Order: sequence, then C-alpha cells, then structure tokens
Amino acid sequence: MKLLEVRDVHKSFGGNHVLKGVSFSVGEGEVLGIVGPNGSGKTTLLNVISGILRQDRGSLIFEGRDIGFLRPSARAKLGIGRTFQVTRLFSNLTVLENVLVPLHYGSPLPAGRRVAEELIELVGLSHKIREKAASLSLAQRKRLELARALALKPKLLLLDEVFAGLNPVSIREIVELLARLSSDKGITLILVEHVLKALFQLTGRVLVLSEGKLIFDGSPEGMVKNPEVIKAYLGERYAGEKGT
Ligand SMILES: Nc1ncnc2c1ncn2[C@@H]1O[C@H](COP(=O)(O)OP(=O)(O)OP(=O)(O)O)[C@@H](O)[C@H]1O
Repeated sequence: MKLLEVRDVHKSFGGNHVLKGVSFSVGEGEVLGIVGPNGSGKTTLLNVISGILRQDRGSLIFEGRDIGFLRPSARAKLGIGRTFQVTRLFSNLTVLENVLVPLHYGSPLPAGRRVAEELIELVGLSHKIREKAASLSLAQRKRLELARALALKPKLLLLDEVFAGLNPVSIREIVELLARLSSDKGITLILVEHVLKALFQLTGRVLVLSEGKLIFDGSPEGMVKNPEVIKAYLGERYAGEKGT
C-alpha cells in the first residue's frame, strides 16, 4: 500500500523555481533514497513533506489523506518524523531530557521515562543518558536526533544527510540501526544522502533530483549506469567513492 504520494509539487523562492513538478510515491515499509547535486532541491522537498515549507502547487497524500495544508505538528502527529542536516537538539538538556521533550509533546505517557530510556538504548546512547547534549560527538548527536524523532512513533521517517561528517565505523553502525528500524519496526524511511555507499546498503530504490526535477527512479545499479544521472550528478564523483 502507498504510504506517501507526492503529486506534481512545485516550490519557488522568489524567482528561484526550486521544485519543478516532483511526483513519486513510497510504499509502506519501503526504504527510499533521494540523491542529487547540491542545490537540486532535496532538503526543500523534505521540508515540503514535513510541512516546514508549503508547496506552491501540487499535493501530498499520506495514508490516503491530503496533508498538504497541515502544519508540521499535525503531520508529526499523523506519523511523519524527521531529522535535520544540522542537528536541532537542546544543548543544555541531558540526553534523557532531550528525548522526554517530544514524548510529552506527543501523547502524554505515564511511562514516558521508561520509553525514553528504551529509545536511548535502541540508538546506543545509554552510557550518555545523563550527559548534556552539548558534550556529545557528531555521531552521538545524530543518534540522539534519531531517538527524538522515534519518540513520536513515526510511520515515515525523513532523514536529511544522516551520514554526513561521520567516520566509516559510525556510518556502519547507523546503517545497521536504520536497517533494524525498517525491518523490526516497519518504519518507512526516506533518506536524502550524498554517501552513496551507505545508502545503497539500505535501499534498492533511489530517486535522482536534478535542478528541481526527478530524472531517475530505480535501482542503484541502474542509477550508476544512467547517462543522464552520470551527466547531472555522478560525473567523476562516483568513480572516486567506489573504493571507499
Ligand atoms: N528557505 C529558503 N529561502 C530561499 N531559498 C531557499 C530556501 N531553502 C532553499 N533555498 C534554495 O533552494 C535551492 C535548493 O536548496 P536545497 O537546500 O533544497 O538543495 P539540496 O539539494 O538539499 O542541496 P544540498 O545537497 O547542498 O543540501 C537552493 O538554491 C537554495 O538556495
């Protein structure tokens, strides 16, 4: 069954037409990658799906319902969660407190603290539970952001460059964590990503956005051979990444 349908979405900033009629759908439980050159509109697309930005034209259908005019908080309650390219945490709060905030913001749970502890364990941060978020490494901050997003029990999780800036060990651990979220919890994932090797371990379907238009929707194998994708995005870049 389709979980999300994006239909002919357009978005401009002044005279900058950033999304030019983007359409695709994601099935329940699917893992979908979105890649493309810098500035091609990937983060804008995530912002339109999560409701931070309003599309100028087109519609967004989530579980058969038009959500295109709902506020971000209403979309979060329906089950659309996200993480950000630059993590958005409460630096002065502890790891535990950071996860308790969205738990209380969602439906107030008497067992909130236990749920928070479980989520923190799930993302591998139990040993940091009483530390301030400000003291965490980049990889740990990304894990904490995941725990915060999971606190709202998302059906769909939008991940914006979750692997950026991480070392290979952290990347591997987060790949494993995301694979578990998908297989054990059935959470649908949309990853905007530049780290192709990690992305390809998680998904068999990738969309390529170039200058606000989808130019490819298919398998990683098909993507790396596609002449239009090579011209617009991969160029020499993939050749350099292959061995890493
Ligand atoms: N809030 C905004 N106001 C004005 N312009 C914006 C805004 N958000 C994005 N843009 C513009 O939209 C275009 C696409 O940006 P976007 O961040 O969506 O690209 P991207 O594909 O995510 O790039 P990257 O891979 O570098 O993160 C850019 O020209 C950017 O300057």
